[in-house]
Amino acid sequence: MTVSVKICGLSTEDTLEAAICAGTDYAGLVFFPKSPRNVSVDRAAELATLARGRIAIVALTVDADDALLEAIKTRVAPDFFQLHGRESAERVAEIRRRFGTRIIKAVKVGSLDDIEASRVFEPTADIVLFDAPPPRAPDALPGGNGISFDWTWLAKAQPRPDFMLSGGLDPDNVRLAIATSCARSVDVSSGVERAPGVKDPDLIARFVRAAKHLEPVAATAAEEDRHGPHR
Ligand SMILES: O=C(O)c1ccccc1NCC(=O)[C@H](O)[C@H](O)COP(=O)(O)O
Repeated sequence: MTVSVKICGLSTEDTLEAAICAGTDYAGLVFFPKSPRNVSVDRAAELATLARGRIAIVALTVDADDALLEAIKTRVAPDFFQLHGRESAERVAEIRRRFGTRIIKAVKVGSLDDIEASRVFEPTADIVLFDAPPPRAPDALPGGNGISFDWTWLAKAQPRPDFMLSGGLDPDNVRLAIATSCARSVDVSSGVERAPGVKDPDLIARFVRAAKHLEPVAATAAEEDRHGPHR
């Protein structure tokens, strides 16, 4: 089984290209002004031009109103909206109906009960993404905090199997996270950054290889003569 990978909070051409070349399946663009990963609609439209048809484009919003969703839909034309706020099941259904865009609904998991409660999103969300709750600090971001939750809860609760696992993943722990939770899709943000909001192409490549169980490619001497060193 191949695991799908989403890299969230991409904001430059270079790191988007690195994610695509590494074999990433979903590129997350964050529309949340307080985030170091925030992109404007204009910037996102530029990045989407590079990404379209090569990687699924995910527009992440937090309790967005219809005006923002409309602007993103028109200018960016994402493949998915990721709803990362307190959107109800009714609001998820309304957004899906009104905009005709597939939905990733983020659910914050502080206990096994939160996974049980997330079943309310299964009829309308195309993917339910399980993330850790943010820290209690007043200025904490709703996501991208590098915090994980107990992955065994997912194996116990057995949500719909196409869920996406998120929260505190990195190249070193993602294999264990997949093995423990039975996730078929994983999402990462700060675990592939060298500073808040600054994605690292090497960490992106390492994360994708680890999640998809791909080994680093060792070029033969003859190949290196012909094409130059691979790394
Ligand atoms: O990443 C952000 O800055 C962000 C801001 C506001 C809402 C959500 C945000 N990120 C959500 C994501 O999908 C992250 O990838 C997810 O929370 C995991 O982050 P991390 O633990 O840093 O890998």
